[in-house]
Amino acid sequence: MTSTPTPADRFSFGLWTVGWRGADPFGDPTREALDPVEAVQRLAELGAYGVSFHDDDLIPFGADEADRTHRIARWRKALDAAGLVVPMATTNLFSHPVFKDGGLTSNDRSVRRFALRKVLRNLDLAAELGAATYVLWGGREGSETDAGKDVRAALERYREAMNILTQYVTDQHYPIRFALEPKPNEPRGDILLPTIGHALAFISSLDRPELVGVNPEVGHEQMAGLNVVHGVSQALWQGKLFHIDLNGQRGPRFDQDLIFGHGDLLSAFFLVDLLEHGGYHGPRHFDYKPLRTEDRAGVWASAAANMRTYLLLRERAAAFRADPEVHRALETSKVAQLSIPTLRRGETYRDLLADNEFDPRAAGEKGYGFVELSQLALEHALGAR
Ligand SMILES: C[C@H](O)C[C@](C)(O)CO
Ligand SMILES: [Mg+2]
Ligand SMILES: [Mn+2]
Repeated sequence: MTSTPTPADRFSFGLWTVGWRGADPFGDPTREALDPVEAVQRLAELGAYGVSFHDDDLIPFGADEADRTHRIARWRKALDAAGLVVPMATTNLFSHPVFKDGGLTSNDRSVRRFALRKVLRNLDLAAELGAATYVLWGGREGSETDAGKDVRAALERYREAMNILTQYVTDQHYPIRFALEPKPNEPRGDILLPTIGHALAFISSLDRPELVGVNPEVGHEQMAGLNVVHGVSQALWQGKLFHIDLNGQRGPRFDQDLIFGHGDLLSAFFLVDLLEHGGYHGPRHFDYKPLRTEDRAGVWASAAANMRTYLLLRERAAAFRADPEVHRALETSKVAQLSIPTLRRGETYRDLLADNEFDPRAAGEKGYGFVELSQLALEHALGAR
């Protein structure tokens, strides 16, 4: 019987997920606005452990100081009463028209300065609420025509911004690290830092790269036609998986932000297996949209579905790892052998060059048994074993 979610599972949700009103490019909202206090109460009841937010999810853009203070105090009270934490915060640099050519990489310098001020301001609130991770999703950082954006200059401005932000948290002694969230396109025709690989390369150019990692989103890598398990594996291998956005996507198309597992289920199974055994100890954060077709009851059902699917897959991945038949199939496929260095202890490339034992024809005839291993994984994912 699948356990119900508890705070120990570290499930967290963006306020903007359960709060999504259902407006899309072709239709009006189908739901009323959700009070951030109600979101906290309901998510806690469902077993979540945390909530993340954009500044504008909590404080309407342009709100005066008194209103801002009131809304923050009210939300903090609800968080404390519900026992929820705030593991992550971020900035909305994409909704207001001022950001229509981006925030940190807008061609307009005054917009870039405004965007940086907006991030710096919300970093103070993030620190006040105890967020350990600050995400930057550059949804508007990009272009629709190559004529209008000097990408080298844009990356230099992005770099300048990240260096200012990491300088700020260092000077303020905030225990905050940054996580860049890649996405290939939408809303911009092409978004800068479109995949995990681009983001990892960019991070290496920064003054304080140790303070910057990635926040991969399942569907964003899949929109680029990439294997999200491979991307998250590289982020882990480079010590840069600071946070993760879990959701579903059905191949390269608009960003569906489906419930986790409701897109490529087999990929979700292997991703849970990786997260549970690959050394990631951060929040299991859902960044998804409750289908526009749903009413408020459907919204809460969707939040519960994310967590239940994760728990089901976690159980099935554990069963896969415990299955003696899987152990044999992994042995046949030499999966563990990949973790053995190619050179033997004490060898150098000279020994390698002197080694003429290898028979490529015989080696070429051997099968790896991946079919049987993959079928075992599928049967565990289906709960058929
Ligand atoms: C953190 C980020 O801004 C969240 C979005 C908007 O859903 C993009 O995935
Ligand atoms: Mg996201
Ligand atoms: Mn998304």
